[in-house]
Amino acid sequence: MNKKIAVIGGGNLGISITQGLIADGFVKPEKITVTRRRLHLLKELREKGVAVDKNNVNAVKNSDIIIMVIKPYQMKDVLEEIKPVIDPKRQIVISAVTGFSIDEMKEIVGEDIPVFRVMPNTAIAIRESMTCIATTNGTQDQIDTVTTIFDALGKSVVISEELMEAATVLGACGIAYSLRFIRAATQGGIEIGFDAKTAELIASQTVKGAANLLLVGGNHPEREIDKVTTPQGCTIVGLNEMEHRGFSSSLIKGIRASFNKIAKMIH
Ligand SMILES: NC(=O)C1=CN([C@@H]2O[C@H](COP(=O)(O)OP(=O)(O)OC[C@H]3O[C@@H](n4cnc5c(N)ncnc54)[C@H](OP(=O)(O)O)[C@@H]3O)[C@@H](O)[C@H]2O)C=CC1
Ligand SMILES: O=C(O)[C@@H]1CCC=N1
Repeated sequence: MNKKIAVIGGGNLGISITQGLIADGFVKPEKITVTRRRLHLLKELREKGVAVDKNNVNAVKNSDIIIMVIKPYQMKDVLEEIKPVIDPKRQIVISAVTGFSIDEMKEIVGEDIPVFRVMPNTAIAIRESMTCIATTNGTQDQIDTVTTIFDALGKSVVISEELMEAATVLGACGIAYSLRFIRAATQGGIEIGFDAKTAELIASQTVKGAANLLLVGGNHPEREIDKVTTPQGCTIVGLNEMEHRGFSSSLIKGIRASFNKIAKMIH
C-alpha cells in the first residue's frame, strides 16, 4: 500500500497495528508516523524505520490516513488539535477508540471529513484480527482502502454503526472468552494426564483447527460436530454433560452481560 499513515496514540493497540502494517512490507516503515508523548517508548518501532513524533499536527500533515488509537477521554482534545490540518479532499480519519461515535467525531472535525470507526481485536498484533468497520460518509473507494488495510491485518467486515457495540463484544471481548475456553480446556487436559505446556498446545491448536474448519471449510459448526460425535461415543457424552451444565447458555448470557455493560458505559 502506497499511502502515508499517521497512528495517533502509540500505545498497546497503536503499536500492534503498526507492527502488523509493516510486517511483510505491506506498508514501508518510513510511510508511517506514530505519535505519543513518551517517545522513548517507541524505540523499537523507530529502530524498524517507523517515524515517531510527539507532534500530532506534524504527523497528520504528512499523511493520507489518520488512525486514532488513544483513550476515549483524550479524543475530544486531540481531534480539536488536529482538525485545522485535516484536508477532507485528501485524508480520512479512522478511529479504533471504543465508544466514540461517528457523530461525535464529525461534530468536532466537521461533516466533510470522511470518518470511519473500526473495532479490531488484539490479534491484530499477529495479523489475525477480526475487524468490524463502519462509516456514514466514506465513499466506496475510501471503504475499499480501509478494508484493504484491515484485511492485511486479518479479516474485516463492513457493518452499520449501530452494531459497533455488538462487534466490540463478539469480536474484541471475544478474544478473552476464547482464551478462557482454551485455559479451561488446558486445565481439564492436565487433570487427565498432560503436562501444562502440552495440554495448552493441544487445546490451542485444536481451537485453531476447529475455527478453520468453518473459515476455510465453510461448513456449519453442527455439521462438523456431527462428524466427531460417534454414536454412544465419548464426545457426545462430554458435550451433553457440558450442555447440561449450561455451556452454550453461559456463553450467550456472558455475551449479553458484556453487551448490557457496554451499553451503560456509552449512554
Ligand atoms: N479492540 C480492542 O480489542 C481494543 C480496543 N481498545 C481501544 O483502543 C484505544 C487505545 O487503547 P490502548 O492501546 O490499550 O491504550 P494505551 O493507553 O496503551 O494507548 C494510548 C496511547 O495514547 C498515547 N497518547 C495519550 N495522549 C496522547 C496525545 N495527546 N497525543 C498522542 N498520543 C497520546 C499514550 O501515550 P503517552 O502517554 O506516551 O502519550 C498511549 O500510549 C482505546 O480507545 C481502547 O478503547 C483497547 C484495547 C483493546
Ligand atoms: O473490556 C473493554 O471494555 C474493552 C473494550 C474492548 C476490549 N476491551
